[in-house]
Amino acid sequence: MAVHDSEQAIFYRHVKPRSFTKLQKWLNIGQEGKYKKASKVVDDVLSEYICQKRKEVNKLNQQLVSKDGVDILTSYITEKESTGLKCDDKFLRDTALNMIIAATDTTSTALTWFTWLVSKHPIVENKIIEELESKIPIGETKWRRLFNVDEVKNLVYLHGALCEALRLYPPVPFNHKEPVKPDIVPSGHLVHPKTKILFCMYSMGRMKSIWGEDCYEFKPERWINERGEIKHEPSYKFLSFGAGPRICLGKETSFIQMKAVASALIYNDRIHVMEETPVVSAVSSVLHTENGLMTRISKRWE
Ligand code: HEM
Repeated sequence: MAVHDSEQAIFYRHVKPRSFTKLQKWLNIGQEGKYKKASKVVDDVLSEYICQKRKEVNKLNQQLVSKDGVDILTSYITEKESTGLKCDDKFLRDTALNMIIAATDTTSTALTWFTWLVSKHPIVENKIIEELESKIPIGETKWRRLFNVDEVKNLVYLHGALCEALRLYPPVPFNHKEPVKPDIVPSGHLVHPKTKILFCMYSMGRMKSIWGEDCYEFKPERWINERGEIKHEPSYKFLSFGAGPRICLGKETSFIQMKAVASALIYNDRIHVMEETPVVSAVSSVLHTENGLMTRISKRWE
């Protein structure tokens, strides 16, 4: 909740004049007041967690390294000599928060919209199940199971369905950049350093000039070429992960994670979205659903 509150306040920083947010901050009111309170909650929770982690590392020392590796916080604490980083509590707290927002929140948001879209498109749901069944031995079909990295990494149709969800509902709905020196953007506008250029991935994903007349439709086929392979779109067109030198570092990782979760969910269970709770996007710098996603889940096979 506190993370969501701060993400909402960050949204308003992009649309309100800087003098307005500065005044709110000074008076500790409105969105900036909410942000301060939320940041304190997040900092306190993470500080407590880091303190416990340090104790755990000191106690267990080398035994922490299991065959599956270690979590990122443990590796920063134990590898500080080799990385040369000053891994003090503030660094660890900021790194953990970065991971929560950049990795966890974005991936879970993408999966929420994906689940909702698939539940509204039973034909897509069936095609995903067909693709999954084609990848597993006959004797293993029609039973509950999980899918490993090797099984999910080459799923073309599921990849297309996830890309469609990310195009229509990009978890980071807008971004901004500033030129380091005067430049002319493709529209012909001259931009100076400190000019904030806002661009909206949410709108770009719904522009006919970019995606064609059917841009509002959820069509995984859009991402599959004539040879039945994944059709790669330039990252400046499909901007959901950003583009250029600061492109998302976790793009490939997130696809593997989303495919593993989506395969398990869709293959094993039937998801029925409860119509009573409207599915609408939150006003926030991360495109959450305002009311979560209320579903009824039943087993597909025993
Ligand atoms: C569906 C999931 C994800 C989406 C939609 C997403 C989207 C983005 C976007 C839009 C940016 C900003 C790029 C820019 O400013 O041009 C970004 C940056 C970043 N992402 Fe992701 N991300 C996702 C998952 C992940 C995961 C799983 C990780 C880590 C394992 C991650 C780590 C990062 C990092 C470290 C940056 C900062 C890169 C930099 O500034 O150099 N992201 N991501």
